[in-house]
Amino acid sequence: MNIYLIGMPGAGKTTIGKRLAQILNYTFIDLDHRIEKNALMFIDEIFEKYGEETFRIQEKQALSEIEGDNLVISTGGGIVKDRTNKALMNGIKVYIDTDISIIEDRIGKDFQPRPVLKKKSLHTLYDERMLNYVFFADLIVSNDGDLEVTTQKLRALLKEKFNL
Ligand SMILES: Nc1ncnc2c1ncn2[C@@H]1O[C@H](COP(=O)(O)OP(=O)(O)OP(=O)(O)O)[C@@H](O)[C@H]1O
Ligand SMILES: O=C(O)C1=C[C@@H](O)[C@@H](O)[C@H](O)C1
Ligand SMILES: [Mg+2]
Repeated sequence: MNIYLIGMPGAGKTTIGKRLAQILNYTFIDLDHRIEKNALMFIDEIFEKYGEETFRIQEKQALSEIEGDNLVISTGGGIVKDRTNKALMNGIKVYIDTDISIIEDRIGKDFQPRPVLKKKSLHTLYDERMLNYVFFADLIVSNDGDLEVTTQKLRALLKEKFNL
C-alpha cells in the first residue's frame, strides 16, 4: 500500500514523509524532486521560464508515473488544485494539517524557494485549497506540535484504520 502526503506548503510533508518511511521501512519519494529530475530544472526555474500551467502538467505527469508498492510520497502543496489528480493517487491520502501561523514561523527558518508564495499569501492559498485537501484526504493529521509525536500519531492511525 502506498501513502500520499498532501497539505499546504511548509506543512511538513517532506519531513514527516522521510521519518514515516523510515519507521515503516518504506521507500520515500518527494514528487517535487521527481519533477525537477524529469525537467532537469529547479521548480522555481520551471515557474519562471514556463509558468505555473506548464508546471502543473509536469506535476500531473510525474504523479501518473509513480510505480511500486510500499512507498511514502510527499506531494507538492498544489497537487489538490486539480481534483482529477485524486484518481492518480492509488493509496492512502493523508492531509497534513498545520496551522498557518505555525507554518509561517517554521518556514521563516528554512530557505527553500516557494514560487507560489511570491503571488499569494499562505492565508489566501489556504482559503482556496482547504476544501480540496479535505476532498482528497482519507486521514487528517495535525502537525502543530512535535514532529516525532505527529509521525507516531500517523503511524498509529495507519495501523488502526488500514491495518498497516
Ligand atoms: N512538527 C514540526 N516541528 C518543527 N518544525 C517542523 C515540523 N514539521 C516540519 N517542520 C519544519 O517546517 C519546515 C517545512 O517542512 P517541510 O519542508 O517538511 O514541509 P513541506 O510540506 O514538505 O513543504 P513544501 O510543500 O514547501 O515542500 C521545515 O523547515 C521543517 O523542518
Ligand atoms: O503549493 C504549491 O502550489 C507548490 C508547492 C511546492 O511543493 C511545489 O510543488 C511548487 O512550488 C508549488
Ligand atoms: Mg516538501
